[in-house]
Amino acid sequence: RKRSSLPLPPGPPGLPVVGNVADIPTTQPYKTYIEWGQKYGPLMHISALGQPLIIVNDVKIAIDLLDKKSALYSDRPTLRMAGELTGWDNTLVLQHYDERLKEYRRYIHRFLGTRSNLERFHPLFEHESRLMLKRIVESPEDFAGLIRHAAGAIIMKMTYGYSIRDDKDPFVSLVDQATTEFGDVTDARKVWFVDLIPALKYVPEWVPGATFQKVAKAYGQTLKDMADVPMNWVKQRMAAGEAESCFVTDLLEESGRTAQEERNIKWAAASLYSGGADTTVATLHTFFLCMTLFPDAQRKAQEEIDSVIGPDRLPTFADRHRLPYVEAVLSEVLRWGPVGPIDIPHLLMEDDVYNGYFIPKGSIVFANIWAMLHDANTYADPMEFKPERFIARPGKPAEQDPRACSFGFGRRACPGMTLAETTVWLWIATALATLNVSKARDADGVEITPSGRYLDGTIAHPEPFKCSIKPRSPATEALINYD
Ligand code: HEM
Repeated sequence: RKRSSLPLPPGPPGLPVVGNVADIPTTQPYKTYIEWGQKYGPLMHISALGQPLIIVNDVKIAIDLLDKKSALYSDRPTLRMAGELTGWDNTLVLQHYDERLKEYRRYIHRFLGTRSNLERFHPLFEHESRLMLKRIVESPEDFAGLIRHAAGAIIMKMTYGYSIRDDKDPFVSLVDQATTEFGDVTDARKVWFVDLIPALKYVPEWVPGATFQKVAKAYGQTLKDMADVPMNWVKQRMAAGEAESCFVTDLLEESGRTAQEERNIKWAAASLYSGGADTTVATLHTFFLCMTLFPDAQRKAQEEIDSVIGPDRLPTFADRHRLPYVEAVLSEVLRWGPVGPIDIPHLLMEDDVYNGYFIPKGSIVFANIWAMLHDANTYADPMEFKPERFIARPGKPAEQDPRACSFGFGRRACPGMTLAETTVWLWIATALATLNVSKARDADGVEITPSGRYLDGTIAHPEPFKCSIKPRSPATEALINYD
């Protein structure tokens, strides 16, 4: 505070030394931050053991800070346990704002930054999407697992040219294990003392009580394998002249193959699966949830597909511009159930001043994306699922595109946005064309209404729910049911 005479942004008062540690919610923090915002305004400050935390509930402020001043706001906090000790700071998402980060992001942008970059993968997306629908029709109760399989198949093929096995794929098991372990070391309900007292990282593993070192070592090995095993597989295939063109081969072929470049390519590749699989899966879970809860939207989208495309074929990317309601369903899914409800925290690299408030260097900034996408001043009836809000009508402009915040901000904004948008659009369009999603019934024939609640975690999935998924007709079943 000595650094400025200006006040910090307002926020709930904390206790001496520990600050607001006891106030920080461990479940659905975005809702508590909205309650605080009603009292203190859209830009708030709290602290945890002297660490300043800034919470932003308003999209304009988030853009002013994280986007327009992204040269200041693009670092990530250091996570001792998950980042430094376990090694996740090698992946893009926890990488500090440095040359390596820029290199990773350049690689990814070149490979999948634009819709035209992705055209060569359209046949892959169409194949995997149809296969997923066919399998969902065969085992509707397992739809969540089948979505995950499809997302994994696409990312592994694009990144490594690798076709995953239907059952217990070794690469996918490795990534799933690493991701679960990442969830464990970043679980907001757990405290790793090394995160509070950084000097503990020097305590050796054999010291009684230093079990965190053993955990970090074991988890670090899984993570290392997750990056090394598929990378080595591609290199062997390249050496044998059998590799398929993919993210890794493209980059290895054009790089000078220095050890440093290979390392960066390896971790950028590992970042694609860890950043891309669960997020697209969560988005599709939300889609199925919304189709169960809001049948009108499903019916309108199906009417549009029937009139524009008819019953004889599946929608393809060439149809996208002719299906505005389906496009609006995608936007509404992104708005209604945001995958990253409080974004991934950014770290401020220099002192800053905003609207007369002092924001100290080292502040960790949380953009409350959930609040921004459920703000009644921006979205009419924000808790309702209404795709038509995104279709302009005479006298009523479309409401704000959720992409203003749903993929994050500035120099840390999601580098997989175009891929996510493309694959999720196709899944949604083909699912709407071929399936009817509705409420499941219990043993007495009574409809089961999903709670609509979300699980906690950096990536928000709906609570597991039951729904009924059936082909719309024998004709639509035939469209997906061929080998
Ligand atoms: C609908 C799906 C997705 C959503 C809603 C989403 C959203 C986000 C958000 C909110 C962030 C944080 C941005 C920030 O810090 O401000 C992020 C980061 C990231 N996303 Fe996505 N994402 C999705 C899909 C994907 C896909 C398909 C990939 C890759 C293939 C991907 C890779 C990443 C990576 C690597 C980061 C870290 C970027 C960095 O730290 O610089 N995401 N995403």
